[in-house]
Order: sequence, then structure tokens, then C-alpha cells
Amino acid sequence: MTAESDKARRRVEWLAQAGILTEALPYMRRYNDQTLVVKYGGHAMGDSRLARLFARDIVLLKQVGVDPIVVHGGGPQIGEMLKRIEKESVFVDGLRVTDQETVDIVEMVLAGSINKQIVGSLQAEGGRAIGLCGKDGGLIKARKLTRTTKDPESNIEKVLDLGFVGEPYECDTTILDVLRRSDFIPVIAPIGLGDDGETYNINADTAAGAIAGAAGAKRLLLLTDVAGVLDKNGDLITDLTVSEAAKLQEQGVISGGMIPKIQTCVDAINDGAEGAVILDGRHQHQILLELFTEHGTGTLIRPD
Ligand SMILES: Nc1ncnc2c1ncn2[C@@H]1O[C@H](COP(=O)(O)OP(=O)(O)O)[C@@H](O)[C@H]1O
Ligand SMILES: CC(=O)N[C@@H](CCC(=O)OP(=O)(O)O)C(=O)O
Repeated sequence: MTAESDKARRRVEWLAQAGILTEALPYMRRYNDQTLVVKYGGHAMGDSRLARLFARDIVLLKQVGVDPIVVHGGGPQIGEMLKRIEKESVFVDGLRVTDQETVDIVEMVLAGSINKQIVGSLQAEGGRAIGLCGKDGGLIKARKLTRTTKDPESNIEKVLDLGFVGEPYECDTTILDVLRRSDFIPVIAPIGLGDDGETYNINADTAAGAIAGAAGAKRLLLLTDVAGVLDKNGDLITDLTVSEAAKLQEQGVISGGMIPKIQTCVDAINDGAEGAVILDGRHQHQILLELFTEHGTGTLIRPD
């Protein structure tokens, strides 16, 4: 390649990059000063290169005037820790049955190591981050979650005891309002505080939804380890209404960890969120592509 043609090729590339930036401008305006709650799942954090890129994208959001709040999970990491003490994990509808010993480990893993790891990554990428859990500043008040199941033979309802699994019932967002006006990015572990001082293990999707609702977030983004919601053939569904989502759940197409995710999106929409998106955290820059380009990348869940 001659020096002249190399120069011409680079000019075309620069112009393409400038095109991408100018295309992003109206979207940046749209989200300027808006709160976005990003749920960062335990599966999505597995890859250290992606974790760095995730942190960079969040720092970029804050830098361009968006107000990102990170709520994180850590299910696989809790599972690893429980395995070390030879304790089996039991799940009901994607929720970990949590006894006293388990809740202590959950708090240690989520509010301790994972929370600080994410704060560290954000700081390393040039942002300022502060780690919190739902206990801090009354962020997530929770009560025991009750679940019932119907015995298929007798049709009798019975109550399932999930232990210290909590459901949020009130979120005091004062601390988030303070941070919103600063350059700090809040990073929240999904641990709730009960009325009598009990510690509750809250599914991270549920916690993210509760915070999104209370903070009046413009968007709730749930990052996970699949392309989005998949249909019965395993193909990506790009757009889903609330009632279509309920139908897929009834049909058993949505199962396991996807159940609390969908429920969270539906609740957030019912609380007034414009939409919620389930995104693939296994690929880089999914958040930026979702927010700042015309075409989304995952499954958008919207009102009927
Ligand atoms: N219809 C569906 N579409 C996509 N994923 C589904 C579906 N039904 C069940 N799942 C499961 O839900 C998982 C995502 O939930 P979860 O494991 O809790 O992720 P995370 O740790 O990111 O919160 C997927 O890996 C997949 O196994
Ligand atoms: C009650 C309940 O199931 N809590 C979850 C909290 C962590 C979580 O939700 O992490 P992911 O988002 O990575 O799955 C758990 O114990 O695994």
C-alpha cells in the first residue's frame, strides 16, 4: 500500500468514527441528567477483560452527564464460597434458599469482596465510585419473602420457607440524591435490612428494580449471560410486551434465573419506568450500543 492510499484509508476511518460520535449526540442528550440503573450479574463479571470494559463504559456514562447506578449480583461467586464449606445451594424459582449461615456468607461475598472489586475497577478506569449495600442510609428496607406452591395432586397450597430471602418494601434514596449531585458512582450490593435488624438476601434483579422504581430511573438495564430473552427455539426476542412476557412464563419458555429478571422488568414498568432491557453482558460495550445507537441489542420489555 502506498503512503498516499494509506493516508486516504485512515481518513475514511476517522470520518467513520466522527460519524459514530455525532450519531450518538442526540442519544447522549436524551439521557443527560437521567438516572440509569444497571444491574451487573454475577455471570457477566466472570471475564476480567469484560469487567474492565464494563467499568470504562460506566465511567464514560457519568462523564457525559448520565447518572448511572450500579446494582450488582454475584450468584456464581456465592455458590463457589458455599461449595468451599461443602454447603449445597438450593434454588426455588431462581431464588437461593438462605439459612442463617448462608446469609452471613452472602453478605460477606456481595457487600464485601464483589462490591469492592467493582468499586476498584471503576476507580481504576478514572471514575469515582462508592460502595454501598441496601443497609446503608436505609437504601433497601426488606421483609421476608413468602412463596406458596400448589401440590399438583391434592391442589392444596403450601407455604415454602426460603429463610432469609427478602423482598424490598421501601427504598430511601436520599443517599443516591446526594451522590447524583456529585461525581461519585454508587455501587450497590443487594442486601436488605429488616425491621428488627435482620439481614436479607435479595435477588439482585429484584433489588435493581426496586431502586430503579424509587429513584425514578429512565431505564433499567439488566446485564446477564445470554443474548436476551430467548424463545422456545433459542432465538433472541428483541421486543416483548408485559403480557407477552407473562405468557412465555406460563408456557415455561422463561425459567430459572430469567423469572426474577422478567418480574423485575414488569414491576419497574408498572412503577413508571419507560422500559427495561435485558442485555448480553458477555460482549463488550453493550450498554453504550443500547443507549447511544438507534438499534438496541438485547430484549426490550415495554408496556402493553
Ligand atoms: N427464555 C429464556 N431466555 C433466556 N434465558 C433464560 C430463559 N429461561 C431461562 N433462562 C436462564 O436464565 C439465565 C439468566 O439468569 P441468571 O443465571 O440468574 O443470570 P445472572 O447471574 O446474570 O443474573 C440464563 O443463563 C438462562 O440459563
Ligand atoms: C435470593 C437470591 O437468590 N439472591 C441471590 C443474590 C445474588 C444475585 O442475585 O446474583 P446474580 O444476579 O449474579 O444471580 C443469590 O443468593 O444468589
